[in-house]
Amino acid sequence: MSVFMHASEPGNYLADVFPILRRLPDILAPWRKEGRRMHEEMGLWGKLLDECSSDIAKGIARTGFVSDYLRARAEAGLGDLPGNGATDDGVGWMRDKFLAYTAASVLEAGSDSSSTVMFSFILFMLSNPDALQRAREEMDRVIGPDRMPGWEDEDRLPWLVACIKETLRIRPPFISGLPHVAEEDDVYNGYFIPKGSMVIGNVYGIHMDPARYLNPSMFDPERFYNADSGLQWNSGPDSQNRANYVFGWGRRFCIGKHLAEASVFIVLARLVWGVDFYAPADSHTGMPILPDVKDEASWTDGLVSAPKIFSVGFKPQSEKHAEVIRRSYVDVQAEWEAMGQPVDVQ
Ligand code: HEM
Repeated sequence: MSVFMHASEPGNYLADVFPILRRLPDILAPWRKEGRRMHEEMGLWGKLLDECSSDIAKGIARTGFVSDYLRARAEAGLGDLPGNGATDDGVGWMRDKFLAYTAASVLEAGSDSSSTVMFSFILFMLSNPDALQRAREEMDRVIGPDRMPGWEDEDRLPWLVACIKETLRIRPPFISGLPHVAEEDDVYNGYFIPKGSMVIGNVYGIHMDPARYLNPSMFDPERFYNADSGLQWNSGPDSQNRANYVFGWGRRFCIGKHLAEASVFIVLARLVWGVDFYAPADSHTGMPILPDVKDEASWTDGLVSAPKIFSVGFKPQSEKHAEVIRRSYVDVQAEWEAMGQPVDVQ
């Protein structure tokens, strides 16, 4: 994953900017070596596919995209289908490698991106204790200690939602957007873009536009706080009117956007509800030890930019909260079991 993230960061190689360099032999083209290593790393996905196949062969019940697909393919008489690409029988069954990469692309596109938002949220909230305090008060008032928040509570937690939106705005996970290629000559704002050019939308630049966001470098959830209106995450395909641009725009807009927003919301709502997270205090000054969010050195390089590792303490909000968390952990084991996953408790 780390090689993939490095290899796919726009502008990492001179050959991104000067296409003529792509003709250099292997020895002078380190990016090609890294590209190959990336595919070796992707071998992991082939292994996971093999595990699914062998579980099916042993009669172990598994559900999920890959297992369901393999079963359907076998029913069509194509149990064994090595190689890449798709069949040309009019159906277009994915061969093994294509299937493994398709499943992997969903997992890879959705995992680091979503977890980065969670890490960034914790860092920004700890760096802005008033915003965190307000989110906790809202949570206590709206939900209380006897149950966890659910998706249906979203409209009633406008401050939390505003804090998440502000985290997405101030530190988009794909900070420079994803590279695209112009399929034909184009002109934009008087600039000629020849066919084949790499085009990168500067997400961070858009989010730092003072005409769109007042005092853009300030973490200010207030800009998204509107307790009275129906809460829209506002990141849909209307490219002119959105809270943020973290999911891209146009034809290649993130297909996981709804899942991403829902999972980021539920994880962070439950975190704020049940967990008192805090920065450790400096033994001399008593001040919290936190990386400076405005210092680029506090963030990782790569396609996805996350906070570098920082220390955080976690404890339950109360014994009552802890009990609800324990119960829910036990309940979820049944779902894991149904998915064919190992369980921790009986
Ligand atoms: C906070 C989390 C996420 C962020 C910030 C994010 C962001 C993005 C961005 C910027 C793009 C490229 C858009 C473009 O090319 O203009 C993208 C594409 C994509 N995303 Fe996400 N994403 C997230 C979560 C997810 C999840 C959870 C999934 C799947 C379960 C997912 C699946 C994909 C896929 C498959 C593409 C490629 C779409 C295409 O090229 O047509 N993403 N995402």
